[in-house]
Amino acid sequence: MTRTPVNVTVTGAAGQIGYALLFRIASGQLLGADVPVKLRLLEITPALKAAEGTAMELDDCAFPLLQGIEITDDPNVAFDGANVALLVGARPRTKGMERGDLLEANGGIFKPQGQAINAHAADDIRVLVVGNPANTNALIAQAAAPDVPAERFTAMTRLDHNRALTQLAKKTGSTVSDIKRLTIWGNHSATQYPDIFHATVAGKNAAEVVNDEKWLAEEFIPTVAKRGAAIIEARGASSAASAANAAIDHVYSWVNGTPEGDWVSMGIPSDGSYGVPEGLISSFPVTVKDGQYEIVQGLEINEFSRTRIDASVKELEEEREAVRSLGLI
Ligand SMILES: NC(=O)c1ccc[n+]([C@@H]2O[C@H](COP(=O)([O-])OP(=O)(O)OC[C@H]3O[C@@H](n4cnc5c(N)ncnc54)[C@H](O)[C@@H]3O)[C@@H](O)[C@H]2O)c1
Ligand SMILES: O=C(O)C[C@H](O)C(=O)O
Repeated sequence: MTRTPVNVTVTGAAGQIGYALLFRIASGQLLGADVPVKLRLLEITPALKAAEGTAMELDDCAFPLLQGIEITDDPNVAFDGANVALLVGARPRTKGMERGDLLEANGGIFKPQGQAINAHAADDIRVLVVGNPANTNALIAQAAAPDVPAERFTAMTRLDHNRALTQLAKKTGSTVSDIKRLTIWGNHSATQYPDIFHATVAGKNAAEVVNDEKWLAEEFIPTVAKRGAAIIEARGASSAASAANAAIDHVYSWVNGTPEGDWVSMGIPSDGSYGVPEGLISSFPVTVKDGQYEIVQGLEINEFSRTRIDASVKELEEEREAVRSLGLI
């Protein structure tokens, strides 16, 4: 193996998502089966010992692609030379909370991490924010990293995308691989809008196959949008393995591209497309080629979709105002 290893930084490495994520990164599922990686694990000081335990287990897997593990509580060390940064470390919500309730608690984590990325990361750094509220935390990190191109800061809505795929497959008696071009718009929150109007099921328009607007409005959308809360209710803890899986999917697509004829959902800085104010980190349908993502253009947005996209974007604007008034951006 002669390739230079890719430096992957994971924050919150000792947490539940971290535990589900690190082994998959080290086995080659994040970047590719032939890409060696070096892991940097960032944790708060009291959790360093637990992170060391995870690192011992990673060693014990003897992953051929894993070329080193460094554990630290210093963001300046963690992001030094980082090519990929997965910002997972943050407090999860518990029963009865909305993700936005975490803004103040978690917002403070992402400003110093953005500053450390700005000062130390590699020129090709790509950042995925998983910690909630993911879109606005990504905005905070991005604002603190003015020397990094803004489009390198993204937020995870791939879990919502995957959730929507399965719900639609169940409803239509198809498999997830039959479904293409599904979109999550807006915020990774209860206002998000999973859109099937441009999706296809085995080549046929999904909305026509479903032909049931009541199901769409009263079952599909709320099930996908409130799935995080349903997992918390059932498991007593927020989603972990499925969140880690979505983080793997997000970065893999970003680095390796999307298949011809399909797209994925990513929370990315808006360029004003589809009436989403420029700069907000909002979920869009994107295709990826040669490591660059592009928003899918020219989709017709009907009234049903417009109202829902606007509601989610309004919430993102309110979150941006809230972090502005907290001095975080
Ligand atoms: N975007 C999504 O789809 C999605 C899905 C699931 C969970 N989440 C979010 O991901 C976050 C992590 O969830 P989890 O279940 O792994 O939580 P967890 O509590 O199990 O782990 C979080 C870890 O982050 C660490 N941490 C806290 N502050 C830190 C800092 N400043 N630097 C580095 N590490 C720090 C903690 O010590 C802990 O080990 C939560 O905010 C959760 O809501 C997002
Ligand atoms: O819902 C949560 O708080 C966790 C996560 O964002 C999820 O969607 O499962």
